[in-house]
Amino acid sequence: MGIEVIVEGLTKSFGNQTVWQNVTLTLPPGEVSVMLGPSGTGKTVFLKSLIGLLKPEEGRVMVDGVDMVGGRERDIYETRKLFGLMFQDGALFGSMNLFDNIAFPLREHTRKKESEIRRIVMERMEMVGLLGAQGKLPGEISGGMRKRAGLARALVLDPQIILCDEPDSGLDPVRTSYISQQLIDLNAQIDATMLIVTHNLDIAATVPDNMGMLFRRELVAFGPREVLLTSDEPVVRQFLGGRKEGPIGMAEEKDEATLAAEQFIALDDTPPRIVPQLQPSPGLPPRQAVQRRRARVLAMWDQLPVAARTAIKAGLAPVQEEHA
Ligand SMILES: Nc1ncnc2c1ncn2[C@@H]1O[C@H](COP(=O)(O)OP(=O)(O)OP(=O)(O)O)[C@@H](O)[C@H]1O
Repeated sequence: MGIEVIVEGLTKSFGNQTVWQNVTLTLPPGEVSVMLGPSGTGKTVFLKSLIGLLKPEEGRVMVDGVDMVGGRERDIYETRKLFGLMFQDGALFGSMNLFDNIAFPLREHTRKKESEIRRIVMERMEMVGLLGAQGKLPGEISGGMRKRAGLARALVLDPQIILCDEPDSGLDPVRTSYISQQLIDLNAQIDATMLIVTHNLDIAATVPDNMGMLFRRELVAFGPREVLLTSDEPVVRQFLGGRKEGPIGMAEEKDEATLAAEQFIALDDTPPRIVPQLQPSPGLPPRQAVQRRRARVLAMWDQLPVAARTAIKAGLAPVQEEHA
């Protein structure tokens, strides 16, 4: 099972620019979480802070008993091996074929024999549907295949936590659906804790167990997907509705005058439609996180907003029986 990641009071600045402050959340073990937010709100900075590549000025990130912010560098280095990272562009080496790219972390961080490396690489390539493409150079394959190669590479060291930075960037809607399914299938197969950073609304609607959103240097919310999907927080509604009207503007924040002018525009009040979460592909085991999440959500039932409870009841029949 994946490891939980506990973030407490995290604040990160560059010079006098605060990226976000006092971010507190827990990524539940083995569950899939998504972090949303307009461009430039610091989602990538957040991912890098979780693995200790950037150092927030305040707060802690606890992973397996190690503080990735203030812990000893040696402990941070060792703990980083629990993570698998999938970067936006796949971050592949252009001169290496896919096999060597995917084998790279194994050759770099382990003393495994070539035969063992081959076995692991081929297994991970099969997992992401890339068997047969091992001899190709990154420049010879599509963007979607590059993403999947990046995902396969993130998997070779058997990570317990997987961080994906915009898995959809540069992909068309069909390929984005494939990668969404791939992420759910992966979670069913290895039960790792996953955090996906994206602004893609389809991924947000169909993939995660939990959702969070960064805006104006704050974590607006983080919790079970139904809480954000039914939220009446204007910034969340605007973002999830993909609307122009609301607090988010071209430069992330709108000026007071524009916001005041918009007071007179009638906002669409229809509550967002909650689509079912993706299920693992046929033949794969059920996601183990589902039962754990159910117990966790039941434990917080009394603190959940009514709209979120209604949405959860509609999606989880057993909860409905217990709370009818
Ligand atoms: N190493 C750095 N030095 C200085 N400023 C940085 C550094 N890295 C990021 N920033 C700034 O931090 C802010 C957040 O950047 P980040 O890339 O995390 O945003 P993001 O939410 O991931 O955006 P996008 O969705 O467009 O990828 C930006 O203003 C960026 O310029």
